[in-house]
Amino acid sequence: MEYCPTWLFWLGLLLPALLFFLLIRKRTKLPPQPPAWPVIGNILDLGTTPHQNLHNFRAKHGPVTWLKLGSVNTMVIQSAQAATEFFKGHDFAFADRKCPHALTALNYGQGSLAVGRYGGYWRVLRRLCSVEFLVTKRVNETVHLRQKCVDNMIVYLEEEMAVKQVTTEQGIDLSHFLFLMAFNVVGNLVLSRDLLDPKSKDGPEFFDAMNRFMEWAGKPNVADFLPWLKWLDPQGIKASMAKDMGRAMKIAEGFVKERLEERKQRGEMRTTNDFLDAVLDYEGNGKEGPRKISSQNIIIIILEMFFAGSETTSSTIEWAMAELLHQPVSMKKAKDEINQIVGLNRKLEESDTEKMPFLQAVVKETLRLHPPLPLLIPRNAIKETNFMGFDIPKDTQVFVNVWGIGRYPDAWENPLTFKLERFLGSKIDYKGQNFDLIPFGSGRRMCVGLSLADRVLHLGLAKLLYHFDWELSDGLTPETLDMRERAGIALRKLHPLKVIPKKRSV
Ligand code: HEM
Repeated sequence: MEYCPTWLFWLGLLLPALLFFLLIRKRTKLPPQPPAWPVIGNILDLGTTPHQNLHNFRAKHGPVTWLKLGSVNTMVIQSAQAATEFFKGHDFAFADRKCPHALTALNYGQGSLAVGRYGGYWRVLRRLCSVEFLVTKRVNETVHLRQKCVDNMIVYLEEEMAVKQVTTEQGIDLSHFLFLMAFNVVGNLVLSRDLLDPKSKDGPEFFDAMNRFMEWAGKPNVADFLPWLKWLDPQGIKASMAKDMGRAMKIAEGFVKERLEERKQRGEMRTTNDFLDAVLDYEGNGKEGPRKISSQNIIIIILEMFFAGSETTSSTIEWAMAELLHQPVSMKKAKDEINQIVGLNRKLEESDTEKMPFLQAVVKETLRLHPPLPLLIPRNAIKETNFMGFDIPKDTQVFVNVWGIGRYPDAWENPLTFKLERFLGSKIDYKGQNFDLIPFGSGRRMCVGLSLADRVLHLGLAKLLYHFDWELSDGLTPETLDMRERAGIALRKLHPLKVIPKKRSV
């Protein structure tokens, strides 16, 4: 018998196996991808304003782009047509979220609605929040609370002008007052508390802790791209988050305990009609989700309402004011409309804003150009899915670039111009069905606070325009006003808007 070398024996055995494997292997077709570096992949392509850089890829790579962010598979949806396909045809397949590493601190992600996994617990929370924040009857019942918080903002602005004798050079930082108002709206709806009332004991401490919590949540974290670095927490973001989130949780725990005590004294009766009472009252049927929501998760969902509802709303009004100051003709049209509807001798009510098409157009045009969450909250693929002819693996994260979609010239004439007329007499809105304008997302995981945000945006803006005439400070003119952006937890102006509110001339 002839001698057969060992390597030849193994080759003879492995070659057919390799050929068989190659034959049966399904060819995966991924969307077009820009060139990527080893290990870090396309991370550098994101830059400091990822939505802008990704938008620039569209011309070269088409409406669906593939990125490797470190080791994380990422698909970017960049057109209204692809978004329609995504939300109408594949909403369930992409209904999951990937929890950012910072938000895994103190198990936040497990109790969260916004970054929590899709499933029974999420459905329970979603139903609870929808009843509180989306159902029109409930939103109507809380109109007096929104009016109170917005009226307070007007008073704080007047006081600031009077006390500090604000000069033309200084101006005041409008975003600060808007944030206080939005924070207070959530405080009143969720906890029946005016956290900003000077008499509030825990208010300032809670406000500070939540502010820091949001700052950490908005920081880019290398551990989100290279998950094998999570244990190291290389930038210390999770540790810092745990510290500030822990402070906020402790205070929120005190609010919950206080409420439980009140309920006990009154024989377990509901003491208010707010979100906290609704969550405490919840009893599941045992078929889906928990029978009761745990105390830890009650605290997390309370924090989440502040987290999700404050900066989004306040940054939108700040952008609206910046656009109107940038374009005095639109400012005049919006003010004239308000004066005509309200007149000079009565209070502006929330319901007045329903009769103000110009004001409504300001809100829509602002959300088109400056959606606070320009890539939405990333979705995650529950299972392997064929999407528009591409084979998208399970666990792929998805960005929907609503900022880019809102600026696409095929859908929007002169897309970079702030033009109210484009919405006058048009039925297009942001409720999740017109895929050229989806700042609140769409489908199962669409913003649960949309109705609330819608009311606060219109009322807040209308009152600012009704009560004051506005000027820019620091020698700025409409032409020189800087409209550049800064990414964070929400998309903000790079330089906060500094303004001088003057009690309006009658
Ligand atoms: C201008 C204001 C706001 C904007 C533009 C906005 C936008 C968004 C977006 C884009 C999403 C993700 C949607 C998706 O994945 O399809 C979202 C989710 C969410 N929003 Fe808002 N939001 C705003 C205000 C609010 C307010 C006032 C609240 C509540 C107080 C809120 C609570 C939430 C929650 C809890 C989620 C997570 C929903 C889920 O994952 O099921 N938002 N929001």
